[in-house]
Amino acid sequence: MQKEILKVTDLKQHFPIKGGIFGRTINHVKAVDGVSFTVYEGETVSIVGESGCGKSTTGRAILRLDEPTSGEVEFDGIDLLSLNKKEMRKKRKDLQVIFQDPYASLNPRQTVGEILQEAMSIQNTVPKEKQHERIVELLETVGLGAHQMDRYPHEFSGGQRQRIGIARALAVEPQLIICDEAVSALDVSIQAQVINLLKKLQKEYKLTYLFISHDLGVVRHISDRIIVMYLGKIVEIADKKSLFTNPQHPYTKSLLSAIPSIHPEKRRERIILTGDVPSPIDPPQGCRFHTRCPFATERCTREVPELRNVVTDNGHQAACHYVEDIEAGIMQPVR
Ligand SMILES: Nc1ncnc2c1ncn2[C@@H]1O[C@H](COP(=O)(O)OP(=O)(O)OP(=O)(O)O)[C@@H](O)[C@H]1O
Repeated sequence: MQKEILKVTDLKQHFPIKGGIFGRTINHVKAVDGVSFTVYEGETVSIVGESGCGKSTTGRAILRLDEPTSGEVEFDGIDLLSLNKKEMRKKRKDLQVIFQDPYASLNPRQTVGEILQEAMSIQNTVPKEKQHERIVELLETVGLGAHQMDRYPHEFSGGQRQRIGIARALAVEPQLIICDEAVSALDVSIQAQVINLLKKLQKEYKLTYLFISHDLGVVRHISDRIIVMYLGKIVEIADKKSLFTNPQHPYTKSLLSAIPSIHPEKRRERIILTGDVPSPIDPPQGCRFHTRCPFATERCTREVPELRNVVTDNGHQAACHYVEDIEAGIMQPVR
């Protein structure tokens, strides 16, 4: 039985929109609107979806970088949202984050050695006399050398800087790392190297990753399971193989049909999305995807589809009223 390390229940993040001369709250951006999922120890779960669907907001809410509006976040049996500021700061040792642009989060006036030392000192993970040794070890672990300890962030390439970000996260010996578009800014070949490094570290340190990315190619390489988000809600969850070979939600099908298949004989029917993503300020009633879904019926405009088990009993879930009918070819795309 796998151990649950992170359990997110009905998480909501509604950002207020202020307006008028009194600066009152006139509306909300429903960036994340009732998201529930579980991450097991040692696995990599990815969150994918188009820009603005709420991926990063979900990650930030889990870490309480933005205080969530409501919901529950249980990490290793502890309710994170009930912790006070001091307790949460302590807990951050176990939950680290790596952002897309490590340069923005690395102090340009600190050497790499100082950056790593600071991380260890804040969280008190390594006694002072052992820190130098640990810095050398960390740099080697992430594929940099001890000789680079006295250099500054600007002296490194993008890929190397991301390695420094990874070393800093590792310095506090976390259990879970949230990788928010961590390889998105890198060239494809460098992306592959950093992904391989993350995989190697996962084995070595028994790490769990929550990997946030808009890039299905990247997600395919790293994930065990995948969560697909659309306009603040989860539309599908499945293990990687099931999702890529047997997507069930029309939105997932459309995302996947846009990427070239390595097996042309298995090429999927192309599902073209119509229109733009609606605003999360005033999302569509019923199924949020109905305004762009080629299968939508009148029912979809009024009934919110629950995330439910589909296909078999392997944990594959989708939130669409018509999964079975679409699969059976009873329903055809109408646009
Ligand atoms: N602090 C904030 N205040 C108001 N709205 C916000 C805030 N942060 C995010 N949003 C809005 O919430 C929605 C979700 O944003 P989020 O950054 O989570 O999306 P995303 O899926 O990570 O996309 P991207 O990869 O483009 O960042 C967007 O409409 C965004 O404009």
